[in-house]
Amino acid sequence: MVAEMLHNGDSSLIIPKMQARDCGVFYGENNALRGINLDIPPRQVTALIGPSGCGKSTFLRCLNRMNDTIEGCRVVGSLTLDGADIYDKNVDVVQLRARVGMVFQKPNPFPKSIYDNVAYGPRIHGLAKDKDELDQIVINSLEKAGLLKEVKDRMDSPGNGLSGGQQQRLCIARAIAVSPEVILMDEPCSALDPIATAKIEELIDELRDNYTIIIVTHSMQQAARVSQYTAFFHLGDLVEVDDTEKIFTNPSDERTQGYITGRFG
Ligand SMILES: Nc1ncnc2c1ncn2[C@@H]1O[C@H](COP(=O)(O)OP(=O)(O)OP(=O)(O)O)[C@@H](O)[C@H]1O
Repeated sequence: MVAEMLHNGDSSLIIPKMQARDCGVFYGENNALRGINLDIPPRQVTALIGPSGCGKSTFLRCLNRMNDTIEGCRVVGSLTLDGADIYDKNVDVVQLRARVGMVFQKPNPFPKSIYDNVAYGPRIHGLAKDKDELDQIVINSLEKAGLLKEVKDRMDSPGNGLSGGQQQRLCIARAIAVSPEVILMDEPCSALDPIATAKIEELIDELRDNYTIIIVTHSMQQAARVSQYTAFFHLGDLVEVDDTEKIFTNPSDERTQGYITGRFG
């Protein structure tokens, strides 16, 4: 299947990295998301915003089939990566999650050394032919995650001995180590202080040169700072999606206006 084109801000056409078409999610009888149509532009940051319980995390988890792990959860409609259906029965979910990596709300390093945390994915996927190559992947990933300087002399120390912000950057390095194309971030800064948050935001801005990023955030300031594209969800519907600047200055829907001006949420 060939992906449909997406209009860029300057009216040129770009091919979306991921697309949702009439996507819905049920938890048992509860229809948590309905009729979602969303194009995710490549190598940009897309923010998912909206009041608590509107379905942001549910939608994010559809994008690498993390919902498969939730009993009673059913996804309907179509979701594609580079035009190919990610819910096709022939899709290898482990490979899909290598292409579409995830960073969670609470930093969750494995109870292993800093080195082994980052080397874990490349080992499982057989990405390095020898120790030198693995070392190189670990070093490059830590460098890209902006953590190398801080940890290069203690690669054998436990990952969970780092500060919260460092742990989150370690988790980003771990995600990067398997060369993903898309990185999903579910409120990656909610457990961090303002300084650690600023570092992660800077990092997100750098990462978009090479990766397509989709971030769920409760902070509208954060969405405005880090994203180029913003989708506003409300009560299981995707109300509006547009350039971030437009969403925050001149949204089309009054529900979006109400949310960004703090009238509800
Ligand atoms: N594992 C689950 N089992 C059953 N229902 C769930 C589950 N996860 C989410 N839901 C329901 O789906 C709806 C959307 O939840 P979701 O967590 O996706 O919203 P959200 O916008 O990310 O919320 P928040 O901002 O509070 O994290 C809610 O009604 C929630 O109760």
